[in-house]
Amino acid sequence: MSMLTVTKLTKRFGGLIAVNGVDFAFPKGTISAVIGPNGAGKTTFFNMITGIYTPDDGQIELDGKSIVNVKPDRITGMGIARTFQNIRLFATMTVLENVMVGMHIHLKAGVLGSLLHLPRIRHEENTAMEEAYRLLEYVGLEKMLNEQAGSLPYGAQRRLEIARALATRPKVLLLDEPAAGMNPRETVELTTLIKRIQRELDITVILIEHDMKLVMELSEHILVLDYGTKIAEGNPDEIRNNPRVIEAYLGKSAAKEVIS
Ligand SMILES: Nc1ncnc2c1ncn2[C@@H]1O[C@H](COP(=O)(O)OP(=O)(O)OP(=O)(O)O)[C@@H](O)[C@H]1O
Repeated sequence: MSMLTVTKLTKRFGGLIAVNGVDFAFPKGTISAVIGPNGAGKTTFFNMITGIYTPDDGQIELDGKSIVNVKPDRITGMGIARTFQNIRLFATMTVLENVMVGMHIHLKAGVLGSLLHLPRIRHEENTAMEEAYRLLEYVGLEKMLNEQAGSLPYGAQRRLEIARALATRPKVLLLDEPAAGMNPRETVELTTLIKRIQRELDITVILIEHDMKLVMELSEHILVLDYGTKIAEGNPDEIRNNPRVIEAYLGKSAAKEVIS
């Protein structure tokens, strides 16, 4: 069963076709990767799924419902969360506050209710704080809950971004280059965390990643883009040995050497 399906998905910027008629189904409860050389259209693909860009053509369905022309915050509410290539935390807020921000989408209390300190709202805030704490424990940051987000080591900031995304209670988690800038130890910890999120929380994970070792270790399904077009799809073994993929990454002459 597919959790997220794109059909003939297309995005143009002037004369440039950044994503060109891409079809793909991301199966429920699995980890998939979207890979391809720089400028292949991966981030544009994520930006259409999260409603930041409206597709020029094609369809996107979350669990059978179209999400084209739906606003980004509504898409978050429907169950798609993401992290960004360049970490986007509230650097001067605490670790706990950053996760609470992710949670607000499910809170009923508006700003006025919070200011008036109504008992029902205080109860809701306490529950949210407990849930935020549990999420921080889940990603291993509970000891840092009162630190400023911007002061955390890089790997911890990435995990905090994941905790904030999980706070929106997603069905689908999109991770844009989660291992970028991480040292080998942090990458191993990240790999374990992503596997746990898929298995224990039953979340469909889709990642964009340049670290091929990580992609091959984590992903069951891989979509390969080149100049906006799908050039291959399959499991890690199929992708690793696919001549078009090798050529896209290494160029024609190098690909011939690798294959022969
Ligand atoms: N807002 C925009 N306006 C114009 N062109 C854009 C815009 N966003 C992306 N592009 C272009 O679309 C193409 C695909 O870009 P995109 O960022 O989606 O690629 P990518 O695969 O994510 O690349 P990278 O791996 O380097 O992050 C590129 O040629 C890029 O310059």
